[in-house]
Amino acid sequence: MITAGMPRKPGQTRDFLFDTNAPIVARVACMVAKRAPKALVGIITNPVNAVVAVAAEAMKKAGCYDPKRLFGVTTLDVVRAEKFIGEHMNIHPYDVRIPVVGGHAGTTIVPIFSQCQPPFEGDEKCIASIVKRIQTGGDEVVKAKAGKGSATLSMAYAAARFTNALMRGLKGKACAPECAYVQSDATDAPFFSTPLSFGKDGIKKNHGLPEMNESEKKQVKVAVDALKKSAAKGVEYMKK
Ligand SMILES: NC(=O)C1=CN([C@@H]2O[C@H](COP(=O)(O)OP(=O)(O)OC[C@H]3O[C@@H](n4cnc5c(N)ncnc54)[C@H](O)[C@@H]3O)[C@@H](O)[C@H]2O)C=CC1
Ligand SMILES: O=C([O-])CC(=O)C(=O)O
Repeated sequence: MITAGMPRKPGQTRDFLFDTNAPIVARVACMVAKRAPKALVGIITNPVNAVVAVAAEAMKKAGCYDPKRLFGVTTLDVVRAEKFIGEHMNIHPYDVRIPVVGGHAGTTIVPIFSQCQPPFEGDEKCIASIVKRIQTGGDEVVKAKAGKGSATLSMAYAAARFTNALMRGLKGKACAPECAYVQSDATDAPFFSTPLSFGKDGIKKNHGLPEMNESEKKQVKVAVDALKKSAAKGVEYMKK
């Protein structure tokens, strides 16, 4: 799990961190390629949407890139979705399952409410306000910490949850699918988060895009356009 790099400050976007964090992720990815080329690599460092492409390019250069083993960690978006939906429906977050697809910044974060289990109870207006809260959950924490960093405890929980899912896969044990930002042909974006199952070699099955309603399809389109640009930025950086 790569967490090295700067967190953002109030008013900064995650993308603002690219110039500082892209070289850090590239360097760590090169070290992984040298010392543990078969590792399953999760990237927590922001901006996830772009630095996953940086890591992929660094590993390609080192001759050990395996798209089944590289993950941008987007679990915190799922954790937030479960928490806010749980609060709204007055049930425990553990009892909520919802796929959150796309990427890990603003409108690239697309919670698929139509596939929520148990089925979401609330109108369009209510869905829109919870979607907004999920998409801006990181900003909310950054603002509250007032210059002292971003989400840490909730991220630790999300990282542990995602790592446990990977490790169950390594042991050949079953686990509910988890979403992560991986190389994908689910959309036109080179990297995209969808539900995944894990096995001994990393991704065992990419479940692809869930069924979506028209509003969710529109949100995915917006995300895809932005994610194409983020991935291109990462690839471009590694050409320099
Ligand atoms: N994917 C996600 O959902 C989330 C991502 N993040 C991101 O995780 C990253 C880390 O955040 P925090 O742990 O809160 O920051 P932090 O400032 O507490 O810790 C960052 C660590 O990176 C290390 N570091 C800095 N430059 C380095 C370098 N060149 N080589 C190796 N290590 C280096 C520092 O020594 C420090 O230990 C940030 O980019 C943040 O935006 C944070 C929360 C959620
Ligand atoms: O918002 C940030 O800078 C940290 C992060 O990715 C999150 O909390 O989702």
